Amino acid sequence: MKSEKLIDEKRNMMKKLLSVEASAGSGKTFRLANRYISLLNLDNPVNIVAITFTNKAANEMKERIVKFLFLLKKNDEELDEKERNEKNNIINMVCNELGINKKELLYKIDYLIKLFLTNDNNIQTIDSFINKILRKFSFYAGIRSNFDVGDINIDNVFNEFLKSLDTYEFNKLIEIAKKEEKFTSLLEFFENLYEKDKEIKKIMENVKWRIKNENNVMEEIEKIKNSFILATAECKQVNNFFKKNIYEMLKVKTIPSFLENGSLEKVRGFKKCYEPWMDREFEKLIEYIKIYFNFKEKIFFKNLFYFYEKYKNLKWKIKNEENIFSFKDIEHLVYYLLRENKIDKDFLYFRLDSKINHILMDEFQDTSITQWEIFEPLVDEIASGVGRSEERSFFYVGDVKQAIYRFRGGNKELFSEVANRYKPFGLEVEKLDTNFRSAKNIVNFVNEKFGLNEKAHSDKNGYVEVDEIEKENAFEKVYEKIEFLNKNGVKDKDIAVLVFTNDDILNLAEFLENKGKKVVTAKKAEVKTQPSAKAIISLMKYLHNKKLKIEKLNFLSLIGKKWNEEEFDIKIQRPVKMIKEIMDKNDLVDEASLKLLYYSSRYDTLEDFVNDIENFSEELPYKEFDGITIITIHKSKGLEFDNVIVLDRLTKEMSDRGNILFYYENARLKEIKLKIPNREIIDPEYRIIKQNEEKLVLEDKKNVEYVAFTRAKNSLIILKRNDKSIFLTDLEKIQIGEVIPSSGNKYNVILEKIKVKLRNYGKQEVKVDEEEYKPNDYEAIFLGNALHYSFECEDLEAVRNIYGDFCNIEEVKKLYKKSKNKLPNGKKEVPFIYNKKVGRIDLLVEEDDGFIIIDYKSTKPNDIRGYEKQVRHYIEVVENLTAKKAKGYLFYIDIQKKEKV
Ligand SMILES: Nc1ncnc2c1ncn2[C@@H]1O[C@H](COP(=O)(O)OP(=O)(O)OP(=O)(O)O)[C@@H](O)[C@H]1O
Repeated sequence: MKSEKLIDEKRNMMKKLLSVEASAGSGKTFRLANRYISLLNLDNPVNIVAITFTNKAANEMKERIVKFLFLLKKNDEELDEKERNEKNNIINMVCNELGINKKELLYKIDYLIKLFLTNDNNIQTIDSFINKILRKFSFYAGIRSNFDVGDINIDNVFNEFLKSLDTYEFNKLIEIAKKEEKFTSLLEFFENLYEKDKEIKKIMENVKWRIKNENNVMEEIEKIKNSFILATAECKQVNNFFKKNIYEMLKVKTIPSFLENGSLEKVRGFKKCYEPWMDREFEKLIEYIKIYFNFKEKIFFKNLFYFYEKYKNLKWKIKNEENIFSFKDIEHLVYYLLRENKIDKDFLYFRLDSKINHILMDEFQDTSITQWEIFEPLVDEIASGVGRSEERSFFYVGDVKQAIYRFRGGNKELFSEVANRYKPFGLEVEKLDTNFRSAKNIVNFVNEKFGLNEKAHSDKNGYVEVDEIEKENAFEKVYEKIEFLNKNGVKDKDIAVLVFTNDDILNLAEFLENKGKKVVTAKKAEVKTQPSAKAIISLMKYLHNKKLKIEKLNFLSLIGKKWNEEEFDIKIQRPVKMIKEIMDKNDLVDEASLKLLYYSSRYDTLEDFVNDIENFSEELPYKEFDGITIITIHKSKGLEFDNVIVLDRLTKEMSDRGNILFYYENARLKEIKLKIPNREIIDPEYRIIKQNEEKLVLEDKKNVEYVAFTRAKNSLIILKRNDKSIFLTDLEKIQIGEVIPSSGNKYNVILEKIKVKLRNYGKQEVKVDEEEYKPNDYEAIFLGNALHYSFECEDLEAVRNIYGDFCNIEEVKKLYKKSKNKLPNGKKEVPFIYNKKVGRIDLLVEEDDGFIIIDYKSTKPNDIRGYEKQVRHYIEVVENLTAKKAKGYLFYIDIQKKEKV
């Protein structure tokens, strides 16, 4: 598995421990992809673990790496200016890192492409990485390896839990639940604790549980209050104050005013009845209230943890019985496996079938402490260089200004904590200061609003607008802005509306659809939810477990057929083979089913496939749907769009229902405190913790805004509510610059569209006017795709790796070799957008007096009218877009014949 050593170790300048902290759009992910290419020069892809936050990001990372590799492979003449610029930047970064020159790098590029495409890679989400570890070591964690990933029904667990309590316990629980004003949901509370289970355990170990009798403290308080009531009979207002209960007392100014002045003499209402002894007694009273709250807190925690432990154990029991574990559970299990030395690290590598030589982590600011602690021993080992002689490295990138997942355990403090931890081992933090994403006006706007000083790389000015809306006309306004962009030459496909909640997505989507607009949302784009894929999954589930009649019905209703034993008699074998058969027999071939088919090839058994299918969250690229993207800001992190409309929050914000404050210091949980109204007035320690929490809540909100505003490349339009806006940024109405029209009408080679590996099956031979040309024999599609890909990458091993499972590669090889000599040199796979449709020309040759278009077809059918229509369409497109003459040909690969259209 070890790759050939390609780099002279003495010249290799690669920093073994490196982090990049930089603002949005400054090229962190770009840098990570470059670093990956540097590492490909040193190691096999299976030993390079690249961690992303979402599946979408993992897929994009793979695509980016492939895109970069092909950029390096292409001649400069084949690239436009932007691509040439990117190519040079990649070369510089990689060469600097490895201490090699451009020639040396480019000389190896075919090898690197092959290396990447012919080996499994470990580019994945943090959840799937951790899940993979648990699957291999489930025995050591005491669970079965075929566990499902998912959530069990929490309400049922809670009912079971309540049933398990005896009368005393039950009453105690009710008492606690009633006592706490904000204690709205025990269940929520337990779940919240579970997130931080092991950290809380540590804190609880240090709590001294001996609790004095709370009644004694209350008695002391009453005594002092009574002495004041007697002594202040003359001062009505003050006298009333001492008749209140302690919670009421804290609602008025008396205590704060005393604390500020140091004496009751200056406190309002005391003038007439003040006596010097009062100050000391009042101080005592405050101290007792504080002690009372502390008691209350301890009792609360003590009881609660008793119940929580009970709840947790019961939940684990049910989870084990049902064999279902959530990602959080998986994290906990892996944490204990790795941190409590239940498995040896060498054993870990052995079982994982790969050595983790290099770790790259994207969006590090959103990593949780548990997640980091799973990686920590691995990184420690890399840092200390113990145990292995090979080159090993750790690299992470992030931006603390974009930390928006605190509610899920994300801890931005980790960024600098980790940097500090490895500084003694030579870790360096690199900063980037140029924004490569956004047009100048957008960069300037963001700089001003967030106090930054980023440089804009773009030479375009772009457009920024802030407008005010009312909640009632919000959608109307969004529509108005879309029309405005349209009028300025922007296509719907190039517009994204960023919203705060999933409800806003649903409502806005419905509104725009009623206006006749097409929209793309996550739900719509998910492969799993496309009818073909949904039908196949249902049938697979049914075949796995024939008791699931509902799945059979789902399948039948989706394909609109009656049950026919023969058709559904699918032999249980490798999932990929089964799916192929289902597709075949039921005519279920489209982009979604092909992606599912490819995805299934990673599973050896039906059981594994069915158990894991919930994790298959791949989406069809939004770009492939014609319409306006509507996405939540949280989901838009890491993405970029040409034109962005940010819509203020329309649904009400959830009030903070948690009744515990968690206080972190240097990324470690230091304290937990029970929220009691106004406790901060008398308890300075509590005050610090509360203020800290408030500060973090504001920061979270500000970060969400920062993420939203920095997604835009060309235009940014912010719609702010004039009543209850959620924006903290100071936003006055403005309109700066000009809208940049969509670039679809330009003759433009978009390398981004190179589709390999995971995305390849989306590529139909024909995109334009799909209805007419769509082949429905997937073998032919794969053969066609494999041939296309052969021409594109000219690496038959890579083709075998990708298509080997799906079509006869020997046939592909033969045809490819025969055809290659008969075709002229030109630009391959040229995508274009014309009349709102995406198309792709197989081969485009530029000559002095015009263009030659060649479209390959695997075989020549009897009726070629459809093919001819397609080529004539290409001729029209090219002539219109370039204002030059074009000639079109069909090339039939099987008979090696080129025919003029
Ligand atoms: N050095 C570079 N040369 C050319 N283009 C670049 C360079 N760095 C970044 N880009 C381009 O700028 C855009 C933003 O880059 P990238 O997505 O890597 O930024 P980021 O820092 O990861 O952003 P975010 O924090 O928002 O995720 C991308 O389109 C990328 O291709």
